[in-house]
Amino acid sequence: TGSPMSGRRVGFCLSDKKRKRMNLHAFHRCSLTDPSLGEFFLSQIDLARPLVPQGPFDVIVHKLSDVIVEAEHDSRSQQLLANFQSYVAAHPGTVLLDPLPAMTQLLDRFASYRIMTKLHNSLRDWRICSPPYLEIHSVSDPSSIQQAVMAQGLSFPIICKTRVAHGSLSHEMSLIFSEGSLADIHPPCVLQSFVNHGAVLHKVFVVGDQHFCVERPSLKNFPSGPCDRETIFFNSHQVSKPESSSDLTAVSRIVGVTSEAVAALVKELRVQLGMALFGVDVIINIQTHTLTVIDINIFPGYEGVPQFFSALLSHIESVLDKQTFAGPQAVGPSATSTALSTSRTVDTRSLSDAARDNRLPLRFCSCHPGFQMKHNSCFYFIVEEAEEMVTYSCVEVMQIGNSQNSRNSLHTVIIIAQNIY
Ligand SMILES: Nc1ncnc2c1ncn2[C@@H]1O[C@H](COP(=O)(O)OP(=O)(O)OP(=O)(O)O)[C@@H](O)[C@H]1O
Ligand SMILES: O=P(O)(O)O[C@H]1[C@H](O)[C@@H](O)[C@H](OP(=O)(O)O)[C@@H](OP(=O)(O)O)[C@H]1O
Repeated sequence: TGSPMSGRRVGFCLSDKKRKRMNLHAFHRCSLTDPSLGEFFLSQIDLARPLVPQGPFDVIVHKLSDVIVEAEHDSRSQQLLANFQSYVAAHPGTVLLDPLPAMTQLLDRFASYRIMTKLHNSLRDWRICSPPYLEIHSVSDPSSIQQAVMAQGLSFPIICKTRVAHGSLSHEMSLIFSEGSLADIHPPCVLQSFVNHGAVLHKVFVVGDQHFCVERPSLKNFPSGPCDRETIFFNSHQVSKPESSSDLTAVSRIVGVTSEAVAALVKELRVQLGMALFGVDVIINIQTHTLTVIDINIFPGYEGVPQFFSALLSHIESVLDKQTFAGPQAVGPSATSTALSTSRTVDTRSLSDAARDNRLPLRFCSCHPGFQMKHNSCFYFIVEEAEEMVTYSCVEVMQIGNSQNSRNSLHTVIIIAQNIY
């Protein structure tokens, strides 16, 4: 009998660059050698090929930032994204790490900075905040930008970042030291008060309910207030990668972060974002010692976190355990309960075959793609084989998938079980 803990099918849908950086081979080795974890089958998903034959998947781990950003203007990327979305909608039992809408919002700094600003209220007790900022939607006359900067309470120096938060151009930034230099910006962009923080960046890498903190170089302190210095143009990867060394990154004083505050921040963001794989960039204001959030990243590199692979695998395992117990959550709008006429007619033969072949692990229950599970139902499936017969305990069988499907798929039996305990 197959154990529900075994054989997780994990698909990775990543850009070539991300795949190489992640080193999926090492990941695979980790999945094989960590005895505390169940069995994982890892595969790479090729977005350019039909997805159904590449599946099924219990989980898809993805970073589709390139495709999502390119889909704004490129029809091939639109098609790839649409294919992926329809696969996901048709397979509600497949867990997506992370949900597309949740991660898409972080590709837009206008959206992510609004989220960061909300933290100020929700985490008031921890004195966590993000710097004042201003959205610049389009080219406007310098005096109206200057007025908006004043009205929003921004202080010089000001850091200017592109609106789009992904791709090589998104790391091109500038430091602006006076009102006159606001002419150097290229909308759409955000302007944000620069906060002196002793040139230390605290990267908080989140994997489900675990998080890891890593220190990185960062921009050095600058005198507060406007001055006649020329705008400094820089690439964020020159200043905040582990190996970064630049005139802009001299460490002056290291100020630590309290682990309780970081834990509270991570907990709050997990709820706000509805994501499991993300990074938060934090600096400590050297004057006020306030923990200040400056960036939230989708599925970051986890550089300096050797535990990343095992943390990811145990997160996947815990997500799937919860799902097996509670049943898949949301399904697409096309999935209507009318598709499930209440029926107690059971194709016992196909079910019995499936159970005997171990294609239906005991106590496994899943949902046929495209059907809707009853909200808040518990799903539980107990099969007892007596000779050729199969009996059910405490389950109301709504529909058994047709025999063609039941050949290869665990997702063919639909059982709505309620009040089973
Ligand atoms: N408000 C700020 N005050 C002080 N320094 C800042 C501020 N915002 C950004 N920085 C500095 O600029 C760097 C880049 O900023 P940010 O993290 O927003 O860029 P990014 O390109 O989105 O980064 P990532 O590579 O993590 O995606 C930070 O690591 C930090 O050194
Ligand atoms: O782990 P940190 O230091 O946060 O670095 C990440 C950057 O912050 C991201 O900007 C990278 O993604 P982009 O490809 O969007 O630049 C991201 O690239 P990746 O998706 O290839 O890992 C990382 O380099």
